[in-house]
Amino acid sequence: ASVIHYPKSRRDENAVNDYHGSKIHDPYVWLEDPDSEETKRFIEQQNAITMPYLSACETRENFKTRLTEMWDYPKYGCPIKKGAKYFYLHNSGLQNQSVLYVQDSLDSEAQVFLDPNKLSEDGTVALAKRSFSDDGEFFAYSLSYKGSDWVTIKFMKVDGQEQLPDTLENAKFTSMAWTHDNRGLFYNRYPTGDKADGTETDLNLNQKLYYHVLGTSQSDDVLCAEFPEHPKWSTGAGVSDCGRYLILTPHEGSAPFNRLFYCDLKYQEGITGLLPFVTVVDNFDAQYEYITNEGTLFTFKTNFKSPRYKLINIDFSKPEMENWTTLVEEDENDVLKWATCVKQNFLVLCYLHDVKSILRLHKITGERLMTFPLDIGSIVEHFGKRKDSEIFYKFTSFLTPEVIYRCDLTQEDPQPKVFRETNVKGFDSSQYQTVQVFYPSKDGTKIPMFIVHKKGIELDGSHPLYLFGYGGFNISVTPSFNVSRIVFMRHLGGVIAIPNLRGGGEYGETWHQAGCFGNKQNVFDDFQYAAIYLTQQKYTSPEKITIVGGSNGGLLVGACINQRPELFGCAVSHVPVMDMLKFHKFTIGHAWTTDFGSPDKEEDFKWLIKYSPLHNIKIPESGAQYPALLLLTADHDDRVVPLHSLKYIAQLQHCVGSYEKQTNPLLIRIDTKAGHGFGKPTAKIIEECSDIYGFISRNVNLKWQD
Ligand SMILES: O=C(NCC(=O)N1CCC[C@H]1C(=O)O)OCc1ccccc1
Repeated sequence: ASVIHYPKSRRDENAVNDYHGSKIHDPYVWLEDPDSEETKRFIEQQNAITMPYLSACETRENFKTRLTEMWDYPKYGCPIKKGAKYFYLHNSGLQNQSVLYVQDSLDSEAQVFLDPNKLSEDGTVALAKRSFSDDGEFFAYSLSYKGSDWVTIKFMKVDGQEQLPDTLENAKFTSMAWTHDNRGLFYNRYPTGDKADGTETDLNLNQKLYYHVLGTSQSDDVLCAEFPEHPKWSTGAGVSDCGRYLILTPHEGSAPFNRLFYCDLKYQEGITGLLPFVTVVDNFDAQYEYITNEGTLFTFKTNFKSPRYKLINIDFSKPEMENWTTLVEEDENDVLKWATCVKQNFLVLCYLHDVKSILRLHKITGERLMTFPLDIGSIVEHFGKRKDSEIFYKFTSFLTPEVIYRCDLTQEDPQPKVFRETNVKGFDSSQYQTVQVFYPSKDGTKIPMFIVHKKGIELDGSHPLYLFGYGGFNISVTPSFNVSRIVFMRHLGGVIAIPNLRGGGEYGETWHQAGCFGNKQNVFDDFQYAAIYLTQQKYTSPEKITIVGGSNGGLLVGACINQRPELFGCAVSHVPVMDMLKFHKFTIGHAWTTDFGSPDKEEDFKWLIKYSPLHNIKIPESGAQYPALLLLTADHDDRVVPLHSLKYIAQLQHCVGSYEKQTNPLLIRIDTKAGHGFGKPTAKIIEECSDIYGFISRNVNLKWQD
């Protein structure tokens, strides 16, 4: 491979921080300023070597052509019923953003209701959240620009599709909850500095709950809740199905734990100031998620003394814990993922059983009525409310694009029916197979893993393998259809492997905690032992393995190539967290201490410094080298700010770039008008995928197979 001359960048040898007595150098601290000329020049120099390298990858154009063809299939969201109309998202195939359609009935002509593609030339304005007033008369929606977490909230009158002048700025991680009198909507806002466009790194603290009265200006919005003594708390709120109660559920971080307060809006003559809240739960010991209520009898999904979750009833007229009752017990194996009340007296519950979805129908009084027939795969979307008599849900899997089912609950014995099924032209799923294995990690824990590949391959260690992991934040990595991985299997002879690492939510809160704080190394071990297992089972061999992860999964990739570079041939790390001593100083990073711990605490610092990717870069032993690395970030990523990637690649190129055995490239791709991933336009996704798989092909020596 051609040796790359990496740009030389200034190292500030005086930048040293003291952590509980340890002096830690931070030579690229100047890269933490996104607006400095020096940082801008660094980014230009890096892109100047990366982009030509990526364009020179010979399979890139083949991949892009085929990916574009295969991507061009219609995608649909579940219909949602609002008032007397149905709404659904649809993408004809290659549109940059999905379009919101409206129709009077499920089989009548649909019209465009809101087309985000009209809001920008390059598709970088995305529709984030949607919230209809309870009777469907009004519609509120939030827009995200260039991939930032900041959103602007806009309003429409549904009849006549009339844009209203109301515009709410500086909203982020926001609820959008209408009062049932259609007077206005609750939402969340942060105080901001002089720049809040997603390129700033300022901390997001002191989120407040406001009420916007339709027809007024944002400056008149009413401050309804704030916690000045708890700047890290988020102040999300919802309005009960009956419209009478405001449920406030503050979180202090990203863990499934929240406090529970409510306000009885009936006794509020209008909303004119801070609301009086009744405290139901005043600790972060568990999660309480509103499901529905009948008068003062409220149903919540909780992990209170139930790490795989259960449904409980709390009567707000006597909210003390001793009066709580269990409506649906915790299952001894399966994790309750969501629940919804439909047609007044049914509950639909969705479980995860060994990483596969199970859907059940219960009476509102708790007893189970039936289990819906379902293939092996995931329920990824659903819609059905207390006032509706039907539920829609979307199924997907590694080899099934998407099937939307409708179940009419007015029937005697309700049977779900296929409402919409999508096929991908040129893809014959019968040529492929999915297996689930349980492999031993370093400590012997059995880890589930999905392996997808063409039928009939020989296990001779020859296959290029794409190993994807996340491992944190209670996120479950469930089967999903991914066109770029299909192209990798079909035209590059690839095998896809998806281990369900500890730290995820696959087996509930115990599985999550097993990958948190001082247990974080379990996640890296699980991932490394997946590679060892796949090599031992002769699916592949180390130089043919590409490890891939994003964000917390990007941290996983960074830590694993530092710890065991000899296990992999290639690594792709998307928008990674790499500086574990400073992650909590930027934007919403403070919310991640619930998984990572805090560098400000001595005990936490001790484990963070041991795996922090930025702080554990070294020349590999015994003649090994780092895998070929492609880091990806973007200028409007305000979830995981780009400085993590910039500092890591600078340090890696400095420490290893001129090591004579390091012939694999160590590159970073910094995109513009893009962010953490949400809302990325199709055109950008296809460009990025083509770059990535071109990079993989070049570094794992793959040839395009027509
Ligand atoms: O940060 C996250 N979620 C976690 C997240 O996005 N993480 C966690 C680590 C890096 C990055 C990722 O993996 O995508 O969501 C925002 C938020 C707002 C208010 C309260 C809590 C959380």
